Amino acid sequence: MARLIDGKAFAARLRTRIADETAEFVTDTGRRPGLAVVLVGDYAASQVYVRAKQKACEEAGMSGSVHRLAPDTTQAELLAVIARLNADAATDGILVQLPLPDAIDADAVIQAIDPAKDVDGFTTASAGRLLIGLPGLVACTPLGCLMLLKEVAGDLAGKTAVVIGRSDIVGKPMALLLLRESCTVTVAHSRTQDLPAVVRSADIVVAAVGRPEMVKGSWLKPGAIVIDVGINRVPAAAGKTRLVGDVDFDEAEQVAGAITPVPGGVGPMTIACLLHNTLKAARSRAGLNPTT
Ligand SMILES: Nc1nc2c(c(=O)[nH]1)N[C@@H](CN(C=O)c1ccc(C(=O)N[C@@H](CCC(=O)O)C(=O)O)cc1)CN2
Ligand SMILES: [Mg+2]
Repeated sequence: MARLIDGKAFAARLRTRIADETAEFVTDTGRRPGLAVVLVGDYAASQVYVRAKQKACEEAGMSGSVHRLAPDTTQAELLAVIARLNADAATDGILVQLPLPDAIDADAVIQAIDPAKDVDGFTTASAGRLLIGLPGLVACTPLGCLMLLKEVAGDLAGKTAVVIGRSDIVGKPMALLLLRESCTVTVAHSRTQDLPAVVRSADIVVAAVGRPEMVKGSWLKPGAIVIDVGINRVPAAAGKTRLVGDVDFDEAEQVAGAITPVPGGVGPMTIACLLHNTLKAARSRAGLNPTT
């Protein structure tokens, strides 16, 4: 049976460490790191995630503000909010909760964020720095996946890794992070031929496709480390729903060497890494060494 990678427990330890480092930052600078979260509309899941981010900030000793905007907010109004936050000295990190309403050009909004405050790591400046190996703010979900992988496997150099999914916010940055660790990386996607055979070649599998329980146990190399980024709500008994990942957990745990559960795996790491990035941005803006 696979070892369970407890992302919730790892995230809790990381958040405790960040709280200690935040206290040092406050002593050094006389101010708290500040995160501004911009939320447009009333998408139920986003409300939950944004509340969790604000609570996490407060628990870490940071200041977390939420800017709630109506569903019919215009692009110009949203850009004006971003411009104000870019200019605000007390704001170290800015994030726009996704998804945005269809009428808004999400890319234009994200690119308006000052890269020094881009704690989601989604701007072209942040993505470009990752691409060419410069230090910078890295997208929270792939960063959290990498931290879990290093915790379980230590040095990743020379391992074969398959990332399933090529999104700008998870798949692509994940592949670049694994490449930076000297893994041999394959990015698989909807047009990949014989996906099971590709996955079976991998020591490390990161599934980020958004398709419930798509990756089967028979696709895995025995002993592989499996990181499941999927968060899919599916129908369950008695008219209820339950959360499942992109990996068929019951099958995979019989074959894998280690595996993240859903919930309690990658999800909690996303918020812990947001705090990590906010402190990093604050330290950098205060002229301190960004890493402690
Ligand atoms: N601007 C951003 N928007 C979105 C991001 C992001 O990183 N930046 N990621 C997701 C949502 N998200 C954070 O924003 C997020 C999703 C899930 C979790 C999490 O802890 N999930 C739990 C299960 C929660 C549940 O019961 O529903 C888990 O996996 O254990 C945290 C953050 C999209 N938007
Ligand atoms: Mg794109």
